[in-house]
Amino acid sequence: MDVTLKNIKLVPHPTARSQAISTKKISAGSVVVSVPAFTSALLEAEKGQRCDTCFRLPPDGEKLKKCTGCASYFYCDTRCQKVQWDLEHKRVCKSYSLMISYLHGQQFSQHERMDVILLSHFLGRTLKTKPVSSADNSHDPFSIFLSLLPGSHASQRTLDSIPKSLILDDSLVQDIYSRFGNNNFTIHSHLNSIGHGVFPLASRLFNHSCIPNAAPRYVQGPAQPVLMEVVALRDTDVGEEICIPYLDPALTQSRSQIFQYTYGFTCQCSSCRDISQLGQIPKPPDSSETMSSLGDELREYVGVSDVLGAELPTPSLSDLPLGLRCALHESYMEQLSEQFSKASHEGDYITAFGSGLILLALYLLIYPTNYPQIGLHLLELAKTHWNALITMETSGVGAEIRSQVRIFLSHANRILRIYGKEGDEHGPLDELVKLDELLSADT
Ligand SMILES: C[S@@+](CC[C@H](N)C(=O)[O-])C[C@H]1O[C@@H](n2cnc3c(N)ncnc32)[C@H](O)[C@@H]1O
Repeated sequence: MDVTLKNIKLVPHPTARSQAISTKKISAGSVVVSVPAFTSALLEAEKGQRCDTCFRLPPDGEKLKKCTGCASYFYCDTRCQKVQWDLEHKRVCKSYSLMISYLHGQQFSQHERMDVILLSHFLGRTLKTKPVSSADNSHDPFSIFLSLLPGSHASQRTLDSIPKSLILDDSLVQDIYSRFGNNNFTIHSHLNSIGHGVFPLASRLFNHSCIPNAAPRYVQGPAQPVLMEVVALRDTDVGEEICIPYLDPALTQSRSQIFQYTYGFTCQCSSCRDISQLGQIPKPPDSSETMSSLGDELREYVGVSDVLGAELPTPSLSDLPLGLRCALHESYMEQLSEQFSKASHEGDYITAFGSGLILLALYLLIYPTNYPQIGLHLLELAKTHWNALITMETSGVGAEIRSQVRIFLSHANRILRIYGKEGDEHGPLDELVKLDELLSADT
């Protein structure tokens, strides 16, 4: 592949065909590569709320313009509409409603419907433009896509759901579909999923790690498809492989099966090795008393006290004591997240402080350094402590809580600035600034 790359190059990999290694020192927060979406589709829940081309929300008080042909695609303005029309929609528009009724009639799951819609966009995009070359040496994104390692083939049910007008060649559709499942990225805004997209160059370059040193973020701009920027999460040395997460590393129990089933590989990262050496992950206890002592012990193991130090701890997974292994059960993170979110919204601050700090300990145990989810959670902790400060009777402990807000905010600020701005306006970086201003005005 002879695409010009600034700071990485592809070299052979023993099991994954190739790997992207850095040719220069890359500092945390640098963009390793930017890749525009070749094709994309909004999640059903976002359809009609965002522009189908650029994925932006309309400005307050403004409405999106509806496609008069199918009445199912929405745009910021005629520029966005023209981009999508020329790229794919003129070939998808007429058959869209029929395809959607068919998908519902045949009881396709939401996930299957998403796949078929994205595939219809892909076919609309490529119907008239056959790949320039099927050799692995082209800049053309369609050729790069077809050079990707194939996964599973399309089922007849999927093939039957695609409008015939979009199929020129059955075997080409199979070739495309077989590279779909393992090269389908979830597009997010402020880390919330809003759509799916295909980014052939990013797929070709980056292997997966559960402790990645880079992560994709998605940038929206007027009249252009979403852009993926792969951002370095930490400083990397020359020769280090740059990896991204294909899945949320918090899927501690299910991820190895998903890698096998969807991507056809066994992850050899140190996190997967440590988890498999720990053996069977037991279920967390039911009783609230034992749950609470589990949380205390986890915080102690990780080193999360009420007042965080200047550096965040980097706990070892391999030394995790037997009694704490159940903290890796996926249901434990789910439970803590629910508890924290409910308590902080309802103003039950004591519960929120407790579960929020345990959740932070769990994040630090599972996620790699500077992972954006850690930054986002630290921001939530700062907001929760701030809300407690202004709504509760905090005489005597006000100064302590204020200093906790500052510390959470400074860690959140460092991590979220490395990840940078993603997606919609008014994101976490704006919230950081706002809270910092409130804090300065209050002291
Ligand atoms: C999106 S491609 C990544 C680019 C791939 N290295 C190539 O040469 O095309 C995804 C495929 O790469 C391989 N792969 C990715 N990460 C891997 C890993 N950590 N270990 C082994 N194979 C991996 C798997 O075959 C997977 O289905």
